[in-house]
Amino acid sequence: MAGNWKMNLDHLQAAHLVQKLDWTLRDGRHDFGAVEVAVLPPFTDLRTVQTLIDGDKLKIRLGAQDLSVHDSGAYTGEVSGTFLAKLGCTYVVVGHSERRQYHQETDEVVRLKVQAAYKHGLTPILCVGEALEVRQAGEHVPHVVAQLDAALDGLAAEQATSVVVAYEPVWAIGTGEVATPEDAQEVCSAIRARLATLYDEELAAGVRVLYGGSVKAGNVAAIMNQEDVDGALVGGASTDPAEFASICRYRSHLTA
Ligand SMILES: O=C(CO)COP(=O)(O)O
Repeated sequence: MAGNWKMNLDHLQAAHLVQKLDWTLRDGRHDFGAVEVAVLPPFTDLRTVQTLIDGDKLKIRLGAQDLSVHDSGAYTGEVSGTFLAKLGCTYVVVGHSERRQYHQETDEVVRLKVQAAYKHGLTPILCVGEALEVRQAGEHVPHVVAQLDAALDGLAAEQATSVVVAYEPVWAIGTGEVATPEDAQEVCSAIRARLATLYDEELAAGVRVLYGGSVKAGNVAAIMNQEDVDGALVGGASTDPAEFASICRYRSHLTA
């Protein structure tokens, strides 16, 4: 269960949220042994959140929302995967539709970012998903599969085995328009099938496939009940610690 804060919460608000989230998760009534919780704050919050996670031994993992394709050098405004790894990041989001849309990130840039993530020991959370027109044209599955193929092109199985793929239909992001559980299952199962073709069945079965797009405590159960949905990439609702804890808690019920 990963919370993508997007461009919300400064480092002081981040400290507050993470402490409250940890406190809410450790209510003593739920077993979180089988659920991994990650937060993906803005770059400027990473150090603060890392300090809290390390200092207070929080069970929350840390990730960033983007990284540079370059290692270092004259790239003003860019952030290297080396720096993120040093800050204790486990994950980095790659190819979010907001980066593709507002920063003209092409499939090739996304591929290079996946490579850069692995180079620096980070696990990419690779986002794929179709715009509304593509879905209306019935082309969503081939569109997502093509994004997956492009992003993983040339990636060895040893690396692909740990990739996290997040299916986020663009029309469901921040709109309140959540995909139906069947919509999510259709595309998440197509992602897994494609991974089996690109690599093998065992690798595909082990890859974590997330759904993202207007996930809330009230709709997470129906989505998570789908066979090929392993978790959620949560935007807006992850900036509310009680709501995000409820979303994470859903998974804990399954194992309790
Ligand atoms: O883009 C998302 C997560 O990366 C989803 O955002 P919302 O949950 O706000 O729709």
